Amino acid sequence: MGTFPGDNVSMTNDGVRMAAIHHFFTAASWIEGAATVQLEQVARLASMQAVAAFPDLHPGKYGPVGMAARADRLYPQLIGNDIGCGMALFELDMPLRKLSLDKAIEQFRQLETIEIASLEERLEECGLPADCHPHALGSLGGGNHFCELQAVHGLIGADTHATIDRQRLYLLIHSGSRSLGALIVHDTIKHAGSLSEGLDAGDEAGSVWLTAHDSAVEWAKLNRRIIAERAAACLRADLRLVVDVPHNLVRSDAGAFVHHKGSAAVSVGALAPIAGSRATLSYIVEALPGTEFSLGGISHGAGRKYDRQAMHGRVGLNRSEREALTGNSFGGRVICDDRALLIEEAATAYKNAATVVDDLVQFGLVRPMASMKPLITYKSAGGGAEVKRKDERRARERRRDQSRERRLRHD
Ligand SMILES: Nc1nc2c(ncn2[C@@H]2O[C@H](COP(=O)(O)O)[C@@H](O)[C@H]2O)c(=O)[nH]1
Ligand SMILES: [Mn+2]
Repeated sequence: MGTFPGDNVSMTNDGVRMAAIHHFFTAASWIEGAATVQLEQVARLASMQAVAAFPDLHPGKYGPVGMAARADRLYPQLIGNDIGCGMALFELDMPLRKLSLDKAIEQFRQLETIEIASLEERLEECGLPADCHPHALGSLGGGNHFCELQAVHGLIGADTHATIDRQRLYLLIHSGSRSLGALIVHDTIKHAGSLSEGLDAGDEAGSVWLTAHDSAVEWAKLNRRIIAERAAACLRADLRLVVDVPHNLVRSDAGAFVHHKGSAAVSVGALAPIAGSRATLSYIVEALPGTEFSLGGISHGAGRKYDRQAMHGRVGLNRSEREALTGNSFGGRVICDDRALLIEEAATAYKNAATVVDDLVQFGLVRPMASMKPLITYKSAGGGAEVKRKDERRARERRRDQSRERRLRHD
């Protein structure tokens, strides 16, 4: 995975070692200047070997989103809090012709109240401890996480019908490791102090983060599965996993680490969803051999055009505009009780996934297989009071345990 031909490291005029940045987008993709600046900062990090930037590139909190970066050292801040965030696509055994949109919307509203049986067993089946954050499993989280009921808009590849059935309904789930990922980052910063030089995977802080990271990636995958099971239960349907692709994680690569920050981690021949928005189609693509030169990364979405703050004052200014935000361009609907979230996550906040896919095709990274349209998008304000209360209780317990340990050491 992920080798570039040629020289990948150079010296800048000011004598700083800088990894080569490989762009996998054309002038058709609009890229914000701040994202390019952040990309250069990543390329200058110690031991950075190569950076790949994709057409959905946009500025993020600790670095750009829509890139992959290969280094000898680990940079937890590049992955961020939502370790293991990804997109999972499921096929329902329910035909599109049987869908009553109004009835399904009412059923979908119950999503996060559906009981989940044997959480401890589910965790153990995934190789995780039974007490690994069970209380947050099956929760979507806020921001741009969503659970979307989709229909096939078009089959693009001549052989797609073998994988995607245009008569069926699909679920696209975008979620991650919830407060588990945030706790891992919190603990890492507490123990390691500064992350600016990265962590050595052979040192304690590096290996502890990596082990916790691997668990969070597994946990996030199980979380997406359980969200999908809850949605399928709402619709009284069964489901089949088509593909689950994480986009916030580190992958080992011949002694180095590829950091995927908002770039789908694929292997040649694998399928991957590329999410659009509620105004543009989402796509299912197949990763091509070109991904061997993109650090095994491709885009996972359209990418933001406007940040959350900038959306206030841009949309939802009057009642009819606010009502429009609960619908989509395809006659579908949005379930979201948080007015601010509807504004921040309006479709116009995003670029067009079709342009993203076109660019990836031009660079030989993907082959489009199908386009998908949104029917119902379920969004939540983030966590739910129950998960928050349990997190706070756990944090209090951890603090109490830590101070008890400190007292024992002093005695
Ligand atoms: N199909 C939909 N896609 C959506 C929606 N809202 C956002 N998005 C896409 O998801 C990615 C997620 O990006 P991330 O950086 O937070 O992982 C984003 O780029 C959009 O393209 C939606 O309601 N439906
Ligand atoms: Mn994500």
